[in-house]
Amino acid sequence: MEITLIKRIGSGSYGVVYEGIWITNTRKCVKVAVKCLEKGNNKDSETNILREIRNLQELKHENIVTFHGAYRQKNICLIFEYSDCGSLYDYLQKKIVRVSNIEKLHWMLQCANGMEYLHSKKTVHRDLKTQNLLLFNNYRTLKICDFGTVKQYATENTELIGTIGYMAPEVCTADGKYTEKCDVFSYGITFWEVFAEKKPFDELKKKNMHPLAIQYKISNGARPDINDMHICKDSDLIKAIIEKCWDQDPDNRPTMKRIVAFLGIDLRLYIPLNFEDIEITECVSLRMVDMVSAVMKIGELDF
Ligand SMILES: Nc1ncnc2c1ncn2[C@@H]1O[C@H](COP(=O)(O)OP(=O)(O)OP(=O)(O)O)[C@@H](O)[C@H]1O
Repeated sequence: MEITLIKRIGSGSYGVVYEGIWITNTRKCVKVAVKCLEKGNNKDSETNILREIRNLQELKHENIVTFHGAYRQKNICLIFEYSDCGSLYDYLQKKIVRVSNIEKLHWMLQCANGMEYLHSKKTVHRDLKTQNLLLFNNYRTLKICDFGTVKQYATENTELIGTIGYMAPEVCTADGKYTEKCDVFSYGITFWEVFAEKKPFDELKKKNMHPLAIQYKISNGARPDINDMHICKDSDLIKAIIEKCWDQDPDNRPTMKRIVAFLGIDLRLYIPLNFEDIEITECVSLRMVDMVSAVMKIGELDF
């Protein structure tokens, strides 16, 4: 594989990500992201990256970042399609473009779509957060990345894995048994973050509270303030769904399939609109969203 690394983009817990150029067998130049395991990283990291490769080979979906392959050159390197808009986390930090609520809802639908696919493959992500959601196509397309934590959930899950603030209470309890519903919890927190444009539990972090103390509070029911979300006042149903997603009891959380059905039906109402019209029509659309959803709720979609 002919790859030239151009510049460093950033780093994660077990490696560095570079922007690179991949010259394909047909001599085409493709911009890629190359994730390399750092020298001096331990055996666990190598196990994780090998696990990520195995997981990625199985996963092909429009809302999951495309994996082109891997090579070893001193270190193991993974090649992915390149996201020129960065992550959802980067967007929320810099906000260099204006994104309407409708476009944000579309992001959350795409995220749920990718997660539903993952769950249909009987796998659980375990580290869903804004850093692991990449944006493409002028901020319109969202794809899930970072599959080092992905695992089949046919077996009993007990590993303590994830990110403080996004981790479901059951992941950190004594027996630590959890299912794919831990991703639904993280999805709820991520949804809130996108609309509140704040980092979850940031006020506690700013008070220098220990991360484990923050997680302890979450395990005892602490949640972000739902009213921090900048969403049309009438969109109580959207808020109700988020609250269901981060319910203490995993069984009360909706499946990703239900979330896709809910948001998908709503979004069909306003996707045909021009994006230029959205600023004016957004509130009206969201009210329509609630009406339609309320009707659906009475019927098949019972959250
Ligand atoms: N395909 C990609 N295209 C462009 N940037 C990427 C791509 N994949 C990752 N990045 C960026 O590289 C940086 C590091 O990503 P990485 O997935 O290694 O770590 P992380 O998710 O930030 O942290 P951790 O793995 O510890 O949870 C992030 O800024 C991320 O947005």
